[in-house]
Amino acid sequence: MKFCDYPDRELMMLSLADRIAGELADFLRRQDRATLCVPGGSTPGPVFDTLSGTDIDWSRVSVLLNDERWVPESSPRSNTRLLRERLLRDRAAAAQLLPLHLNTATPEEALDDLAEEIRPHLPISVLLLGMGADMHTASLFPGADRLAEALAPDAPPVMALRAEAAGEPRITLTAPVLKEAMRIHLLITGPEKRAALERAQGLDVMEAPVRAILADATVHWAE
Ligand SMILES: O=C(O)[C@H](O)[C@@H](O)[C@H](O)[C@H](O)COP(=O)(O)O
Repeated sequence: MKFCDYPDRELMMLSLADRIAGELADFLRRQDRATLCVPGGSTPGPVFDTLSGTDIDWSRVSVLLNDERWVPESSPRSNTRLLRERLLRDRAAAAQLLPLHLNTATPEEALDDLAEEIRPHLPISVLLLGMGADMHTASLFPGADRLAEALAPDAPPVMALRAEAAGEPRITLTAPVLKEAMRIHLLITGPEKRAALERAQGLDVMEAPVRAILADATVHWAE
């Protein structure tokens, strides 16, 4: 794990957007397409705002979410909605969105179709993750009903998980897909999450699922 401590959030969001754009540009110099995978939630919006205006060949970038809450896109809880509003605009409007949601009653009904669309875009080139104070990342929540399966090396690329802390049912990329990403960034803010990250390092991955990606991640933190 590499830890980057920034003097303030604004500087962190700008530097991180710049770094992600640089990494994507590097991949695009060496290969036809690149895959960028990002979290929803309340933290990454400012990174998206900057990233969406960066001058890279977005038409060769596939964008997908780490996880999605099983709500319609009209819901303020929809991560897809956040992506459309904050990332897939300006220059980044040319990127291809790989959906992580379909209009089915349950995520289970959509898994096969979504996995089929995602598979050709793996491995992820640049992965940005968030973390909850309970040490979940993506929708790998401690105590989730199928957490052990989602952490297993032979897990399918996407799974449906349910956890009390998650609210709605979730669909999430699983640990092997996250771990095989070529670049991994974890974005966290505030003292509570910093303490959680420190705690996570002494815990089992079932108690602290963020550990699944921690060894290979660069952590970006600001107060
Ligand atoms: O849909 C989600 O909830 C996310 O993808 C999730 O994994 C998120 O990154 C963390 O929960 C942190 O969320 P905050 O940034 O809102 O604290």
